[in-house]
Amino acid sequence: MILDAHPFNVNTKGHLEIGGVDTIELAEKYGTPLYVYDVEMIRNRARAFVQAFHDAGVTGKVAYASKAFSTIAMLQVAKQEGLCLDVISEGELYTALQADFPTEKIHMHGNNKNEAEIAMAVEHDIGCVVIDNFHDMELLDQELLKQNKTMDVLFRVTPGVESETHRYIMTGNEDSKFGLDLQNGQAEAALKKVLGHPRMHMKGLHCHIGSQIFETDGFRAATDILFAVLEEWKQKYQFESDIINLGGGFGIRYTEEDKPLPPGEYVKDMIQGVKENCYKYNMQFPEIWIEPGRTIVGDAGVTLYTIGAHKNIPGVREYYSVDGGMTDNIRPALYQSKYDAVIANRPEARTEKEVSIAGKCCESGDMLIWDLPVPYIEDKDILAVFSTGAYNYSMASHYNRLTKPAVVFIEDGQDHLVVKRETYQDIVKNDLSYDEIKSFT
Ligand SMILES: Cc1ncc(COP(=O)(O)O)c(C=O)c1O
Ligand SMILES: N[C@@H](CCCC[NH3+])C(=O)O
Repeated sequence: MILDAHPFNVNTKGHLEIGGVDTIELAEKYGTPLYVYDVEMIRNRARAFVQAFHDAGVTGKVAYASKAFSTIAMLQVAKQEGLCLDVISEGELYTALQADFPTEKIHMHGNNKNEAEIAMAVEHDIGCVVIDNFHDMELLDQELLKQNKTMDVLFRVTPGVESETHRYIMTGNEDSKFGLDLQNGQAEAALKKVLGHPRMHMKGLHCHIGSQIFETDGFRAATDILFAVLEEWKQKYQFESDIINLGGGFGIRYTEEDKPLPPGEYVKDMIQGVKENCYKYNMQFPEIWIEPGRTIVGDAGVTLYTIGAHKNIPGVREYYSVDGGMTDNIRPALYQSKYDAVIANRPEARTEKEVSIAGKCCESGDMLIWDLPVPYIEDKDILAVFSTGAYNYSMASHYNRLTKPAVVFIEDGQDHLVVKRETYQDIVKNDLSYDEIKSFT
C-alpha cells in the first residue's frame, strides 16, 4: 500500500493526518493547494546529521541548503537546530537576515554572484563565500577592499565525478556550469591568486556532486579526488585545507522504488573517506562540512489538492485534474520525477484502478503523477501528494497567473500558517497600467 512507504498516520475518522492534525480539516481551514510540513520530521533530520558528527567525535558543520525551501519560519527552525545555512542569492540572504539567522553561520554559493550579492555578504560579515569562478574572486576582492574587511573563502571545484542521478541535477561532472575545474588547472590558478591574499582567507575545498543520490561511492570518489589535489598543493604550495565541504545531495524517498540511506550513514562514510585520505597523505584532519537541503525538508512536506475535472478515455487513460500542478511542483515536468499520493479522506480504501493526476495549467506536460493506483474517486476529494517539501514551494511559479499556495507548519499537534496564500492583488502588484506609464513620461 502506498501509505506504508510514507511516515504518516490515519486518524479515527479514517483521514490522513500530519503531525496529529487531520489533513481534511487543514484543507477546509486553509484551502488548497496547500503545502503542509511536519516540523518534528524536519528537526529529526537536522538532528540526525548533527548527531552523526557528534557520535564520530568529528568536528562537522551541517549547513541547510536553503534553496530547497526558504521561508522565514523554516530558517528559524534551522537556526533553532543550530545548523549553518547556505544561500546562493541576495533573496536567500535577505530571507536569512529576516529570520535573524546568525550571519557568521551563513555561507554564500552561486555560479554568478553579482556585485550587490557580494556587497551584502561582506556588509553582513557572513561566515564564508564559496568561490565558484574568477569573476566571483574579482568581485569579492574589490568589495573587501572597499569595505576594508576580510572573508574566509572555500573553492567550489568540479571533481569530474558523475553521480547516478538525472542529468539536470548532476553537478560534479566536468562539463558543468558550476565550480573551478580541477583537471585543467583552473582551481590551481585560483589558489595561486588567494594564497597569502591580505583579504581572502583560503579555508578549503567544496564539491557538490549532484542531488538525490542513494549511495556513498560518489562522495568517496570525490573525496579521493579532492585529497589527491590537496596532496599536490601541499607539496607545491604548503597549503593544507582546514575544511572539506562535500556538499549535499542525499536522496529521499519519493516512491517505494527509492531506498535512501539514513542521514548518519552518509556522514559515517564521508568521515571514513576523509580519515583514510588524511592517513594516506599524512595530512591534518579537516573540519567536514555538508549541505543537505532535500533530506532536511523533502519528505516532511505534503501537498494537499482538491480533485476537480475527470476525463476518461476508455482503453487509453483516466485523468483527474487538481487545483494546482506545475506551478507548485515543477519537478515531474523538469526531471520526470515520480510521486506517491493518496486520497486523504480515505487513504486506506482498497485501490481499484490506476489514474493519472494532471495539473490545471495550459501545458500537456503539466502532469503530477502518471498511473497512480487509487480507490474510487469523488468530486472534491482531497489528494495528498507525499515528499513535496523540497524544491516545490521554492521553485513555484505564477504560470497562468496561479497564486502560490499557503504553507502550514504542524508542530506539537498544532497547525501554524507560516506563509500566507498569495492573492490576485499580489499577482498584479508590480504591473503598471497604461495610465501609470503615461504619468511617468
Ligand atoms: C552547492 C549545493 N549544496 C547543496 C545542495 C543541496 O542539495 P540537496 O538538496 O540535494 O541536498 C545543492 C543543490 O543541489 C547545491 O548546489
Ligand atoms: N532543484 C532540484 C535539485 C537541484 C538543487 C540545486 N543544485 C530538484 O528539485 O531536485
